[in-house]
Amino acid sequence: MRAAIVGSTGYGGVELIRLLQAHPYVDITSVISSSSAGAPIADGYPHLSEIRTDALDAVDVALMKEKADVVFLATPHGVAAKLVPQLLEAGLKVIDLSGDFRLRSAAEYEAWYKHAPADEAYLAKAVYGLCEVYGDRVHGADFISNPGCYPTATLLGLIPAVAAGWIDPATIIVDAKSGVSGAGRGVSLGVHYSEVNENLSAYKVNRHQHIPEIEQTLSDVAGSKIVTTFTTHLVPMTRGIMSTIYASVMGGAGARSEADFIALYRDYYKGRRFVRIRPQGKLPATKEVWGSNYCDIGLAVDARTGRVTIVSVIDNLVKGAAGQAIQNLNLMMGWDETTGLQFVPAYP
Ligand SMILES: NC(=O)C1=CN([C@@H]2O[C@H](COP(=O)(O)OP(=O)(O)OC[C@H]3O[C@@H](n4cnc5c(N)ncnc54)[C@H](OP(=O)(O)O)[C@@H]3O)[C@@H](O)[C@H]2O)C=CC1
Ligand SMILES: CC(=O)N[C@@H](CCC(=O)OP(=O)(O)O)C(=O)O
Repeated sequence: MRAAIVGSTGYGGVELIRLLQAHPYVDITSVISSSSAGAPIADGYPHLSEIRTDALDAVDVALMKEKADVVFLATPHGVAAKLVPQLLEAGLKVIDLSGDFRLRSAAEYEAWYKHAPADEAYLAKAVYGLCEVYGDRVHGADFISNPGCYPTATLLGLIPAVAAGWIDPATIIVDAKSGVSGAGRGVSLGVHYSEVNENLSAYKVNRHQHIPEIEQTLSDVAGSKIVTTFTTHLVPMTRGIMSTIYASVMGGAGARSEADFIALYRDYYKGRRFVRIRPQGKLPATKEVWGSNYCDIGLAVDARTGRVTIVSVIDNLVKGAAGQAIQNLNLMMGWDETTGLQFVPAYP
């Protein structure tokens, strides 16, 4: 299958290149840039020297139609909203890594993202590609909206307990942390080395664009409206997301033990190769999934407070972006979902 990558000069795009290079059924036939067409991609990314010798193509739908079967969009919010209708009309399959098609409501998108929303007819065509939960819908689809990085870690950590009714949804609090590559390659004061190094800061409190995405999916799973407190923090590391989640156990801690929760999660994710549930007494760390498509989850129940603590970790650029996008392609095409993604996390 031939793949084109729009936004190939960004962190999400260049991670797609790294992973797709090793995919047995995919050839990258076009790497695309809106600002540097004609330049060799290795100019901006010397680690690709002698691996990708091709020059960047311009953003041109007719050219994509000629050169590719599937287009990955790793572009800033607002770009896919305009491009996707043209790509779908051209008969291309599309996987969008941005937030443009994740929310079903155009008004909610506008309120949280501060961009003009996509046409509602196309919003309705998007399949939300949280693979372990909606894999059946992805199978055979032509257009996938890849979940956000924080929502991937947070939703995979919460959904089994919410679906089973084991936690009180009104008490959910999510304390999330990300490495700096989550902000993309663009330079700004907030990601400047001396602002981030030896520092830990909360940001976008009560206004993060991933709040409605998390609430939309949790509400679908619960069958009733759920709102959450979700706070993001910037951590001085390159890759990795940790969502630490707190919620009250229905009926109190005596109602469900830690072993019960672990068994529930293992059962929910049975047969899913990219979610690993830690044994009792063990919690995952971001380094344990670094560079891989795994989401690792650990659970602890506090008998004193009656609350469960859920720790969920991913690599933001892999399971949080390019890896899950490829997992979605595998599911769309009916290939084994692990195709091209079977690598071990880089450690240490
Ligand atoms: N970084 C992460 O961990 C994650 C990112 N995402 C999402 O993936 C998308 C890409 O993020 P990321 O790679 O980090 O961002 P970057 O800023 O690193 O890269 C975005 C790229 O988009 C290209 N671009 C900018 N404007 C346009 C345009 N008008 N048309 C076409 N291409 C354009 C730019 O390249 P050029 O100028 O060469 O065209 C740029 O390199 C975003 O929507 C982000 O929210 C999702 C999950 C995780
Ligand atoms: C560290 C950092 O700034 N992270 C970004 C993650 C956004 C992202 O990756 O984009 P999506 O909305 O497409 O998931 C943020 O918090 O906005």
